Amino acid sequence: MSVAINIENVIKRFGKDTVINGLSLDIKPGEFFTLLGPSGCGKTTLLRMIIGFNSIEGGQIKIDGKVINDIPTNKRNMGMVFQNYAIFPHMSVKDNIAFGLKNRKVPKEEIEKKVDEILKVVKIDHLKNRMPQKLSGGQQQRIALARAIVIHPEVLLMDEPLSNLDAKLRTEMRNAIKQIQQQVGITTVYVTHDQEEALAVSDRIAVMNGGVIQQIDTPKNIYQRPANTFVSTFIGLSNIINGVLEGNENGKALLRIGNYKFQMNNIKKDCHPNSEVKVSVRPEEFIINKETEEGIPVVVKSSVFLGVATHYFVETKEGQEIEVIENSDLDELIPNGTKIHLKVQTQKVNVFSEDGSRSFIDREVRS
Ligand SMILES: Nc1ncnc2c1ncn2[C@@H]1O[C@H](COP(=O)(O)OP(=O)(O)OP(=O)(O)O)[C@@H](O)[C@H]1O
Repeated sequence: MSVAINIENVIKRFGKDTVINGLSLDIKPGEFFTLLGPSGCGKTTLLRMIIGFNSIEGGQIKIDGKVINDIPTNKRNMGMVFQNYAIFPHMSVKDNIAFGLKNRKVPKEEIEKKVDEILKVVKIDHLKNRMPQKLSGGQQQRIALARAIVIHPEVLLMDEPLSNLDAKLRTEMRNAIKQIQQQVGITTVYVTHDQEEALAVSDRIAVMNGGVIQQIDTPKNIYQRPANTFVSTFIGLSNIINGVLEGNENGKALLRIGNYKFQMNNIKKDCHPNSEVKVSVRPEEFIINKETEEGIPVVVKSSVFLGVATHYFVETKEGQEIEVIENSDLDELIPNGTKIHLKVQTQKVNVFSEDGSRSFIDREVRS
């Protein structure tokens, strides 16, 4: 049975510094939940509070409704995988994995059986008797993962487990981790600063900044409907452009960027006409208009052809640089210095308050 984790108003202080000040989130049983944010935002600190390496200065952490604040780490029934693997170099693969079971005084035959089972799950059964130093980073991380899950923990915690691997192995291992987690069904909390990794593995993601949660949502919603300009620029690339909301009747709003006006039908009703707004447009959400003057007038400054798509770096009259990605076609590249107009895919763009702190998109309305 998988467990739920409830984090209620937790506070973490290091001396006089308050790093987390009243953070709450609920993780569902069996969920693959990721804490994502820039370096220093408090992800590891929160993870260490869950496992008990860090004390908790306020609030509560509950596992299936039971407060665990004062339960020591070794009684929490959690497994953890670290960035540096933390496997024992002097023990064989098999002995590394058996370590936790021996400590728990599991009978020898049962240990054999469990180790063999888990070696198959993480697909390193052929390496059973090898010493870890001779193995690749990916294989060592599979040992660490096997060691964490062989004890059947209620919760699996992973702190940047793929950071030490090269790019190709990272992609391979993140797919393996996702598959294994689904197979085993353990409630998992995963820490990363890599947004692509978070999108690839998670059921839900909490985006953090400065110890504060910015948004908790599915990868698709985080990417397509960010809660504020921090999330929209941290996850993927977004161009943030000044605009004005000219009118708003029941969510059907007229937006204006310079002289370019367009209609949206999913704007929150309480967003008042004549508000200054920030319009967030991802590079692939522009439509390049070479034929008419409709759109934001820009000049092409440079371009990069990357096979599947071409990236254009353009500049507005006000001097703002905008990145535009267009699927490559057979036409010639647009030469530098060309004046073009950019229209936007209105159903995909996001609109935020002028300070960027909240979204004006009404997610109840499907555009
Ligand atoms: N033991 C400690 N003593 C004092 N300050 C600490 C301690 N551990 C973490 N901090 C501070 O808490 C803040 C959050 O650190 P934390 O390691 O949780 O960030 P992070 O989001 O995991 O970053 P990274 O991705 O770089 O590991 C930082 O300002 C850090 O300096």
